[in-house]
Amino acid sequence: MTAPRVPPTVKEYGSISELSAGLGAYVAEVSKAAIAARGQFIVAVSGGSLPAILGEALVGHDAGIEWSKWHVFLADERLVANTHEDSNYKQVGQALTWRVPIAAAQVHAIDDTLLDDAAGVARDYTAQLEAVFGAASLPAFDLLLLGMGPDGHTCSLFPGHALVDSLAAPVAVVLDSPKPPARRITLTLPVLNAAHNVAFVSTGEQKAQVLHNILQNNDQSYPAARVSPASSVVWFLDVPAASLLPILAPSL
Ligand SMILES: O=C(O)[C@H](O)[C@@H](O)[C@H](O)[C@H](O)COP(=O)(O)O
Repeated sequence: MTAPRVPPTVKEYGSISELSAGLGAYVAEVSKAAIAARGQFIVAVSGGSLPAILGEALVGHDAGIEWSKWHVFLADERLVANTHEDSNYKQVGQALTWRVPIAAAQVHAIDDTLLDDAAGVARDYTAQLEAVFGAASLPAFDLLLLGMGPDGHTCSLFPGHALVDSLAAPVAVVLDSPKPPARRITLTLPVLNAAHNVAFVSTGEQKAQVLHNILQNNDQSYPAARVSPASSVVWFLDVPAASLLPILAPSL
């Protein structure tokens, strides 16, 4: 059992639009610092409700963001065509990347000509990571923007699944996701824990109990609780999601 190295920071907002504003300011600051330090900003984004919140956070409120220096990966992806409604690439595209001036080549989709070969998709995605990060060590993302399911899963790492403890590769195949669609690829825990910054965005009452178990009790049976990089993890919550946590000062 590994305890988080730095206690998480929890930010609670009175509405989704206030949360979006707070998230937008955070992403702008982290991207600026990464570009100043390393010349580019490499971010991975989950699916679910996050892309829409991120789009609200950044589209039209992006003064000063150097989009040309961004690389966007998917933290996990469903094995469907990139034009399919279930595709995280499409959801992130519709909400954000097709609406801001990021070069298409810097938004990293899966190779959807390989959908029958899940291992091939994972190999190709690993090669795309290596092309940006280099092959020598584990990818260290400047920022991971992650969601969390009501069962405590994050990316496509589900509670009780053997993959959560897999140390083998940066990208893994999931063929039995309990959340449909069943076939996916996902970044693995070693990559999540190598990131410079991690932010979770979690909203709605159905997340309240698991957030209590993770943030109050540090219950490591939830994959989201196992994300404990050297830097602090920041949780962006709305009031219903935070309803079982001690009362916090409202965030700006
Ligand atoms: O592709 C996916 O299914 C996701 O990446 C998944 O891990 C998601 O982030 C969580 O299930 C939270 O989703 P919600 O924010 O919609 O609850």
